[in-house]
Amino acid sequence: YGIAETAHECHAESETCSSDAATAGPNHDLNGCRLVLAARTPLEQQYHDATGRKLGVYANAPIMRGMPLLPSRGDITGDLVLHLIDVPEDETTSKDSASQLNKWLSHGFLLDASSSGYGGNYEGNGRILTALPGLGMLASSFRAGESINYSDAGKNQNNGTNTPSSKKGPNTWASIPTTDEANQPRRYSPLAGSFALNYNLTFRATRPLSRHEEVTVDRSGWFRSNILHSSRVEDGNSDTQAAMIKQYENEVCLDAIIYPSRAKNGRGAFASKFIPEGSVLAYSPVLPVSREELLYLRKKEKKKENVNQREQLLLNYCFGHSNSSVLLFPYGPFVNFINHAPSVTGQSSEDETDATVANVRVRWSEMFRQKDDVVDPRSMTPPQLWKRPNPDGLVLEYVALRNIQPNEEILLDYGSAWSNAWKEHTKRWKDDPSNHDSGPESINESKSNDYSPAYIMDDVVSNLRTAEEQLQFPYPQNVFTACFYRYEHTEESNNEVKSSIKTLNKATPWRMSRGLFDMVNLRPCKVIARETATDSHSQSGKNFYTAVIQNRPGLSEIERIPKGVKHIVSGIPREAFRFVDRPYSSDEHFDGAFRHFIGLDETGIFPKSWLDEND
Ligand SMILES: C[S@@+](CC[C@H](N)C(=O)[O-])C[C@H]1O[C@@H](n2cnc3c(N)ncnc32)[C@H](O)[C@@H]1O
Repeated sequence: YGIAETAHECHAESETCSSDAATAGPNHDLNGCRLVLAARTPLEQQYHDATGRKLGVYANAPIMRGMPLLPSRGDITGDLVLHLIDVPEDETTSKDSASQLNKWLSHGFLLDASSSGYGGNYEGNGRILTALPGLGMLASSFRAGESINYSDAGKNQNNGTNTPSSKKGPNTWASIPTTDEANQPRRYSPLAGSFALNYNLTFRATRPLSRHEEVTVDRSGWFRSNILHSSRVEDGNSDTQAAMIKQYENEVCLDAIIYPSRAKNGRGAFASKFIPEGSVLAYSPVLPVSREELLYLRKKEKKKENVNQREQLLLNYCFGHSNSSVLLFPYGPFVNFINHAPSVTGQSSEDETDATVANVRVRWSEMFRQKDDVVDPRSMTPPQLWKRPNPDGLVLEYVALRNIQPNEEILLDYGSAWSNAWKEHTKRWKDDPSNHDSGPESINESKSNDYSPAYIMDDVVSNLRTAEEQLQFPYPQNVFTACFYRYEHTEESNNEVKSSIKTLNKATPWRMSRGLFDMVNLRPCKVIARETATDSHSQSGKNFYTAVIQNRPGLSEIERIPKGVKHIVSGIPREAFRFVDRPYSSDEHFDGAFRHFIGLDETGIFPKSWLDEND
């Protein structure tokens, strides 16, 4: 069936193992492994999903409904979420010469924040694209339009007859991510704005998964934005997938080796068990992108002259080389949590007494080399690389430089260019008086005490203020209130347009419905009145709000409240409100935030053909 039952004495539960026992590496030990990453077999590739994935994620053991797919320890149970700000639409007509970010989007590696449901749509005023490294990018979603019954595919390989699909949808679900500053607030830490604020994207099984079943994620938002196909794409029949054909090969364990947790430098990755020297502790496919593409201007800045370009936060998660425009974004589970430490003690960038030393390095993985890549992308020139129709196919592996003990932090040397840039950044940061408690408030508005991130406001403000109260007691200028609400344009709302005065007296009652607390339903929402319930039972004493609901960018025509209509909703509970950071106000937009890629200069693995010509 393609699954090698590798004999191995070093199991997930055991705390210490001898290095001889694990020559194959913990990733090849499929005992106690919940998920595997594997290459689809050529037969399976014919039917793989519309996003064009060549690798897939499969259950290696039965997974119960509601269970997280990746095991974790402690309070961080899921991967991080990165938003790309104000990404220009593609102006090219040919798919091959499309920009890499637009290619990532058209292959389902990125989601459009306005329809994805993972937040981010208020980060900027332009097009926001979201990357969900880990399962969100690795796993397949729905299958291609003419979805196929796999038992038939096994018998009759290419006759084009399709059986109806089960229409069950994806078998996993992820709640909205957690947001916080990882204890690095902008007034007190040079790290502020240099790492992802959104994390904990935890995928759980929505139904019992059987062993070998493919893990699929919800990309309905992606399908909604309809990049590749004009008609909705159906899912495959996963019940029959496992039965007949060999679906995949070259599988490696995806979980049980590293886990995310809080670290000195934001969040970090830690060893779940003993990792012997020389073994591979993580595999991560990478997507190439040019440095120029991670430069951007805010929507309003695009028409102005002499504006400095900004750098996307994603840059800090990419591998690169000082003499190349090629960057690589890794999207294996949890690898983006891996922090930097120098290779030699005493070279720590910020603390000379710090004794931590890197314990992993990266190298190319030959395991998932795509047989149909006629030319290895590593021997292409950058212009050739940018023209590849599929952006994926390159995989890196993280190798232990020495024995790593359970719960040790996994640390990678980000290279001298990164260390020097970080040293310069911390020096600049220390020299800036507005970064210290005693510093004058007025120097930098974005650091003033009036700033309070939305996630903190949500924690501390239990009773919302009405618009009138806010005149006297305003919220910090960087936030606004939003609420979960579904609006559908109907005949009745047409009448509202005709007599908007009438609507002032007529409030629509707020109703809870399935899926309402999805981020796509979060709209700006102005509180105009607060009422405390006095009636019977459990609701007594609880506050309910009346609010004017507004449109958010990216809504379809039917979801938009027509111009001139004041849509008032009453009886909204506090749980249905969220404070939201105004566009360009969260830490990642912060002017002084550190930006640098992870350097591969000294590793010897950076392909020569990607270097700038004069090198
Ligand atoms: C690839 S991410 C690593 C994960 C990151 N700590 C997080 O919480 O998402 C790279 C970022 O981590 C932080 N970082 C990693 N190692 C660091 C170090 N030794 N010193 C300072 N910052 C570090 C910086 O913010 C950097 O931009």
